[in-house]
Amino acid sequence: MRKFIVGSRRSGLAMTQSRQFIDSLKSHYPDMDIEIKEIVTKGDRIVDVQLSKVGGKGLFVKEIEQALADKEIDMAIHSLKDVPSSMPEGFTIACVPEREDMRDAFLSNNKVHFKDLPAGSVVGTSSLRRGAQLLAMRDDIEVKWVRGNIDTRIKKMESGEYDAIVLAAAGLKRMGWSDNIVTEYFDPESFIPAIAQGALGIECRSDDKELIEMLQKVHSDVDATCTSAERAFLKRMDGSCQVPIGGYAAYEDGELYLTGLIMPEDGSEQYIVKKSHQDPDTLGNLVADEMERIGAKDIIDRINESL
Ligand SMILES: NCc1[nH]cc(CCC(=O)O)c1CC(=O)O
Repeated sequence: MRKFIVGSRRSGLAMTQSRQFIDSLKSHYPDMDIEIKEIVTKGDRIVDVQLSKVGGKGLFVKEIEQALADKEIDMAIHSLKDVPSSMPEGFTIACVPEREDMRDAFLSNNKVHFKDLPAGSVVGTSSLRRGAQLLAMRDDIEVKWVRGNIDTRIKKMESGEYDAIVLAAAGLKRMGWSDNIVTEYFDPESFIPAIAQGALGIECRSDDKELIEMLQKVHSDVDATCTSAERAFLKRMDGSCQVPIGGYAAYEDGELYLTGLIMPEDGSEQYIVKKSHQDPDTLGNLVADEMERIGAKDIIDRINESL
């Protein structure tokens, strides 16, 4: 049998995700010959500036696609929220495994809840979406940018540089850190997560039929459908990490719903649209249509023009 190489970023989270995914794949294919190769991406090298400023879609994925094309690796395990909404020719997200917790987690020194933070408290985040939603709830706090891997961010909070930080629950849970360090989880219906937060996307070459077939064993239809609705919305809004945009799809009583979010960076306005449709692509477009109708798309166009 052929040997498979998994490309992974070097961060603790990326390596953990890759190992956990390989374990789940091996539970179906015990004899599978598979190993990890580390790839250093541009997003990993730039650690000293606000990421949304250097930005560009897919800061983390370009080098990985080069390695796939060169057949240095056969698949890459991505956090699906870091994967641009359109795939370049020749590559495909062949599988979306079962999604981890999609919520945002609030961590604070002394476990003070968000609503109880004293005025002037400093909350760290690297996401415009999180920053805008925090400011919409509390205009008396300060949002400050924080970068680095999740353990670095937690240390910066503990050292007192920040009173609190917001991180994806999924990353914490995958690292096995959640229970003791999280103060509270934000409800995804009111604090809208990033598009595809908590989901992985397994990328491979579109012509690698053997691997694509094997990956079906660890694919979740439900989570693939939900994240495609979210990504269809993102694609239409042509949002990147430079724009405060969120989206969260889930089944309620057997019906597929998508809640979309668009905000200006300062949190002064909040556009939330929730719709239902059985087809994820149509659903993403319905939410996008409504966002255009109510003028929310103008916020994105304005931000994109200023970049
Ligand atoms: N943007 C960085 C990133 N990409 C994926 C995760 C966490 C795992 C996930 O959301 O799937 C994180 C860290 C964070 O946002 O706290």
